Amino acid sequence: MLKLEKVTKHFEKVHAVQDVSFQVNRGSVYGLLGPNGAGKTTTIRMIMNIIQPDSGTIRIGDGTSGGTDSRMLGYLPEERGLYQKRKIREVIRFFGQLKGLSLKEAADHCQIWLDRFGMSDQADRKVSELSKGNQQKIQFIVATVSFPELLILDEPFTGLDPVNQIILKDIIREFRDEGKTIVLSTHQMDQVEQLCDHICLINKGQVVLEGALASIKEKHGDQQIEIRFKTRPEKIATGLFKSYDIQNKILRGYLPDDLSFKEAVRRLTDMWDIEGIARYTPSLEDIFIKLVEA
Ligand SMILES: Nc1ncnc2c1ncn2[C@@H]1O[C@H](COP(=O)(O)OP(=O)(O)OP(=O)(O)O)[C@@H](O)[C@H]1O
Repeated sequence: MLKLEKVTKHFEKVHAVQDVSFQVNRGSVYGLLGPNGAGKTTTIRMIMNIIQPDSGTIRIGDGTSGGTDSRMLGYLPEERGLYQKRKIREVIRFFGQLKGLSLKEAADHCQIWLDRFGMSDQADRKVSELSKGNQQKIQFIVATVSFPELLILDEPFTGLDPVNQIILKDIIREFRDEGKTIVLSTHQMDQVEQLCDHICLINKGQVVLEGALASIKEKHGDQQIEIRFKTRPEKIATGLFKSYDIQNKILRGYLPDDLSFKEAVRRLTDMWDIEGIARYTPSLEDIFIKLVEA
């Protein structure tokens, strides 16, 4: 559904995006991740054809982003902007028509979305009268008013309470199940773990990790170990771990690359009274921090 090949963008001396390539399959939720200033928004703006790459290609569906039917694309930008003085219903319909919907289609879609978020009774209120979270919901509705095939969401959970975060997650999953494609950019790793099947981690403008989330976690779990001690040891032998963190009686650490899990278990059980040893599956946040700090 979306394919970037060696996409590069400079702003004067800043190498915002360098040789970024990835592919997003139809009917999936793809996480575009990275620390502040990594190049995510620049990448998204190029996908949306708001700015042009210096080099490389971006292909959406069967064409390139420049020639894509605007109904097909939905974008929730990082910086929000709605007409504060206008009524909610008017704003949604207006953006629907901008996307090429007829007035009737825009009105129908507006109603469907307001119902979905339980906001029909607020349709005639001005945007400025809404709370931050409710404005965020309207912004999401504006992005999805045309029921786009490719939906790009930049930090969509900001400002939403836990109940509305669940509603939004359900909507994202529904979109995916209908065969639509979602690119999700967020710093909330728990949301990524719950929603995304593939991810791309960008750091300093370059892709540092890309692929299926499950296999990434498996691969990065290889040298990780979790040990539950019966009694917390006074001292931990150096050389057994590359790094570790111990809290109460539980140690989580990285084994050196040349020490197998089996050999580590043998040495550890010789040394200490141990209740249990397991491979530790890292969270996406662990992997993110490890790669970004490297
Ligand atoms: N219009 C611009 N002019 C100059 N530099 C820019 C411009 N837009 C982005 N940059 C620079 O490009 C780099 C990437 O910025 P970008 O906004 O893409 O990062 P990001 O990953 O979206 O960050 P964040 O998570 O903080 O939103 C940064 O160094 C930023 O300062």
